[in-house]
Amino acid sequence: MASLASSTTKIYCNKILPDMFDHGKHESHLGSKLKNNEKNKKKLDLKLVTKVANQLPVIVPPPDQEVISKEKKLAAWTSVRQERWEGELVVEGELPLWLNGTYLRNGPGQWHIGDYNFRHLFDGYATLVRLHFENGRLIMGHRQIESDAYKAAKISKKICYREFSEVPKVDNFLSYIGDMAKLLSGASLTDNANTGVVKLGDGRVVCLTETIKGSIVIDPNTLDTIGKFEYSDSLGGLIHSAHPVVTDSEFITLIPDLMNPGYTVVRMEAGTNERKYIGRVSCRGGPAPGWVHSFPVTENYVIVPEMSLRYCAKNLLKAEPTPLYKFEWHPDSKAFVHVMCKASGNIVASVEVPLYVTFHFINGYEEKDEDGRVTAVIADCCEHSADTTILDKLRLENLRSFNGKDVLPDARVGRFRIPLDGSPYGELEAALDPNEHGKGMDMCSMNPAYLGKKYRYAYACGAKRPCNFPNTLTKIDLFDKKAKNWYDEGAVPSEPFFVARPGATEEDDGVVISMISDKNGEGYALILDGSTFEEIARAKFPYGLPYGLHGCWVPKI
Ligand SMILES: CC(=O)/C=C/C=C(C)/C=C/C1=C(C)CCCC1(C)C
Ligand SMILES: CC(/C=C/C=O)=C\C=C\C=O
Ligand SMILES: [Fe+2]
Repeated sequence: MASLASSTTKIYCNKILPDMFDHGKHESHLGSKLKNNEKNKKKLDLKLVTKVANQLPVIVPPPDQEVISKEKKLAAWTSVRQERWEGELVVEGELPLWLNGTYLRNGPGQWHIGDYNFRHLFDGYATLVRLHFENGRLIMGHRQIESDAYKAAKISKKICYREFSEVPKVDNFLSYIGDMAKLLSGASLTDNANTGVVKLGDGRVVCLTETIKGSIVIDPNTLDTIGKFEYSDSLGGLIHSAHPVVTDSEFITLIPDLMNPGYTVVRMEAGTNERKYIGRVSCRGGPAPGWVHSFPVTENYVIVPEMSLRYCAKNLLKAEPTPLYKFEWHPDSKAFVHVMCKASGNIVASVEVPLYVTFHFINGYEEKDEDGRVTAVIADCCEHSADTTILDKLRLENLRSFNGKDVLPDARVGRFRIPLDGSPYGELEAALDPNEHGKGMDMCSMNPAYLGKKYRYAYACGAKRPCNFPNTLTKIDLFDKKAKNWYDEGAVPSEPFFVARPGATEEDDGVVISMISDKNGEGYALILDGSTFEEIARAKFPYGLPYGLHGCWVPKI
């Protein structure tokens, strides 16, 4: 409790905003209001002094609530208002008393430098949000990750590293040549760790993106950036899966090989920084490996997806983005799924499957016959109907310009069945009727106790159409093939994250946490019952936060 009190009694909302947080010219009139920090500060100081008996700060009023409600603009696609904030929230409803710990959520939360606006959702500088639950109370904090890319941009007021779609401007041919060299060595790649955050088995908390250098250790209590997570091995690589599979004992990831198309599968034991080689998969098609943002595992196998949406060396070198950014769609190269034995590194299946487009795998498990022999592996993913346009739908201009038209491509829970009997083909079908969740499907979670095992429930964002982005929270029952949906008109919810009740025996006994960007520029934390999927509590933020991607749970010990 002592450390909680000391970290929360300091209220950061009065911090003077750096120049790059000048929202005034390009996003709204909020920026000029925010510059009146001194005025706000006085207003706030008066209201912030009261402390409750146990030294937690009482609710911090929104810095300038009048402005937010006048603005009425969805905060999801707008840069975070200030670098950091922390305070206790008023909880409506009741938080379960067993829910003690911290939910951390990472995502790209700042999409401009001065007047220059970034292009794509994935370009933004990382914003970490923290929801600390303790004895029925809730403390929220957010803070920017101090990556080299973010710090350099702040100082030089320009993009200095290659982001997902943004590239630093080069002014002459010589610097272009230098830039190419820096690209090949990885020096110009971003370390903007804006995709996710994981708790390693040894307790370290690491923020991640697709570049290996963008692995950054943070303090889950203060959200301080501690430093780079240095991999101590000599496996090299410049990029990896943004989503490793992390358990208390290990961290497994895939390293795509762009030179000799394939993937290296590696495992890092908890408590170490050393990735060890498990095995290698050579690609079956195309000029380059398929994009691998995530992958599933089963109890005994690592499943390596090879999408026909492939990395593209030519596009990597381009300064201007292509419709598919650093990737290219090669339907003729076909799509595959490979299955590698975790223990031996041997490939036990490598099958052609129907074309697919996915960012996120949900889970995988093994199917057995009556003698207990594994006959097939099942892998579920959020599948975008083999339609690559989803990538461009995530361009900020598109996200910010919803006009009532239904433009979100259909998506489903894609279920792969990969036979282990040597057959050359695997199946891919919808695990349930996609109409159950409005044919929208992404940003999934499940009970981590069922990782790699047969499971029944998945939580994700679905759609209530018309929409341009997933706008519901959905609980998928994969046994009954039904979904239960939560929806609030005009609101954009972030990934529903399942936290199991300690000691639970039912798979869905727990809560689901999401952060909602509300239509009026506001935002709140939402806690749903994992079983009934009914709201049990919500807590309003002082102001709406940008959309965030993935999170993790750090239990109180
Ligand atoms: C936020 C998210 O989900 C994905 C972020 C992806 C990033 C930052 C990818 C970056 C890349 C480069 C900077 C060059 C190499 C290719 C690629 C991995 C796409
Ligand atoms: C937010 C998203 C897709 C939504 C589409 O329906 C994908 C995020 C990918 C990175 O984590
Ligand atoms: Fe992701």
